[in-house]
Parts: sequence; structure tokens; C-alpha cells
Amino acid sequence: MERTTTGAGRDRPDRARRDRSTPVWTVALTKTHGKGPAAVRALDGVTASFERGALTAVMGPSGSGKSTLLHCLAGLERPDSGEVVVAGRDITRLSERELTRLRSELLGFVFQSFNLLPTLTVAENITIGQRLSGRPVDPSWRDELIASLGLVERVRHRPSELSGGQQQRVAVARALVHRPAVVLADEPTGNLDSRSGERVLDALRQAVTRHGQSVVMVTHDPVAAGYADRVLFLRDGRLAGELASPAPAAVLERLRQLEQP
Ligand SMILES: Nc1ncnc2c1ncn2[C@@H]1O[C@H](COP(=O)(O)OP(=O)(O)OP(=O)(O)O)[C@@H](O)[C@H]1O
Repeated sequence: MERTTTGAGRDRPDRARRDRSTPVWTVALTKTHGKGPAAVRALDGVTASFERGALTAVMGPSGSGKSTLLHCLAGLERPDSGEVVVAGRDITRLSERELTRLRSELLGFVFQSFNLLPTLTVAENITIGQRLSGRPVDPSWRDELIASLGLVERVRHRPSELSGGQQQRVAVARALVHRPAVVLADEPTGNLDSRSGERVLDALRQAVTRHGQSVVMVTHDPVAAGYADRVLFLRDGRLAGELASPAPAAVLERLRQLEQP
């Protein structure tokens, strides 16, 4: 059954959910791009929780602040005010050096454009983050990921020898291999045909269901959102409700409502 939340109080901090079972949350997050008359308030007081062991989709009309929110969660953009708490630490207070370390240890990333290193093999791409940070690789977990993502025959290939869907599955394995506190996925199926996209979404879903991974995924696609446990909607930099166990048709309908002036 779908649960919906809209209306007054939706931006209120939900203290019961802000504990160790919540790997990421934000409180009253604001972010402005640009200065003076050209300034754009991309986030305007976003208080949101992203649960452990859940796939949370973030959706909303173009320009509603989805990417800015994801970048703030990743520590790639610094908010004007508010908190971003990752694994119990307010990352808005960290130095660049501490942020770099947090990103490599606690976060996994999947981008629309795959972002694989062209000179490395599939196997090397999957573990490059751990090698660079000097942390050991768990070989049985790495091999399980390679097998479950259908990449066994491809481990010695370079990215240019793979299809887009295969490249994105390599990116998913890279994001999961160090068992991060949360995987942040920015339009992970945006460059894929629907069948390849489904495989990537299946992989993210399995990581959540079988291994308790936490995933936050920005998407425009109601079908992709249908893989999520919950969808948070943004409009004009503010939370604009949520849907639990979202069916694509219900997501589409909500998006249509949000896009109306
Ligand atoms: N670097 C920037 N400089 C100025 N304005 C920016 C910058 N980045 C984003 N914005 C503006 O901030 C607002 C939110 O942008 P953001 O990219 O977060 O939205 P979005 O929901 O991800 O959009 P889309 O779905 O089109 O990718 C938009 O009005 C956008 O034009």
C-alpha cells in the first residue's frame, strides 16, 4: 500500500529517525548558486532522512535541486547553512582533506556517465579506490559482485570494449566493493536503454535487499523510481512529499502535479 506525506510539517526534523540506523540525513539544508541578482536558491531548507538498508529515490521537476542535494550529501558542494550528517558526522564541518577521506571510505558513487578509467581493466576499475587509499580488498566479496553483476567474462577487458550497460555495472561493483555506508547514484540509468537500465537497477535493488546496502538515487524515470522503497520529491528546492513502495504510475502522477505552475 502506498503511504503519502505532503503538507504542513513535512520539513520538520524527524528526530526518531535521526539515529545510528539512519546513515544519512540533512537538517534545514540551504544552498545558493551564484551571487547577486543571478543567485539561485537551489535548496531552501531541506530536512530529510535516508534510511539504512533502503533504496531512496529523489525526484522532482528540472531545476528542483536534486543534483545539488546529492552533491551536498557527497560533500562535493558546501551548503550555505544546515547539516549533512553521514555515518554520524556533520560533514559540513569537515576540511577538504577529511571530506576526501570520508568519500573514499564511507561513500560509493554511480554517475550517469560511468566515469571508469579507460586504461584500466574491469577488475582494476572495480578496486582502484581501495588501492589508492591503501585499504585491503575483500576478494570473496569482489568476486561475488563480479559474478552477480554478470562481469565474469569481462574482468580483463577495458571499458571501451564494453557496452554502456556493462560499463555501468562495473561502476556499480566499484561503488559497492568497499561496503560503503551509502551509495549515491546520480541518474544511473540516464545513458542506458531500458533493458540495460533494468539490469543496473536490479543490481542496486539486490545490493539493498540481499546485503542491506543503503542507496540514494536521483532519477527522472518513474520506472527506475519503482525499484525504490521510497521516493522523496523536491520542488523549488524544498521537499514536496514522498511516496512509499512507489508504483511508476503513482510517481508519474505526482510528478505531473509538481510540474504544474
Ligand atoms: N553552478 C551553478 N550555477 C548557477 N546555478 C546553478 C548551478 N547549479 C545549479 N544551478 C541552479 O540551481 C537550481 C537547481 O539545480 P539542480 O541541478 O540541483 O536541479 P535538478 O533538479 O538536479 O535539475 P535537472 O533535473 O535539470 O538535472 C537550478 O535552477 C539550476 O539552474
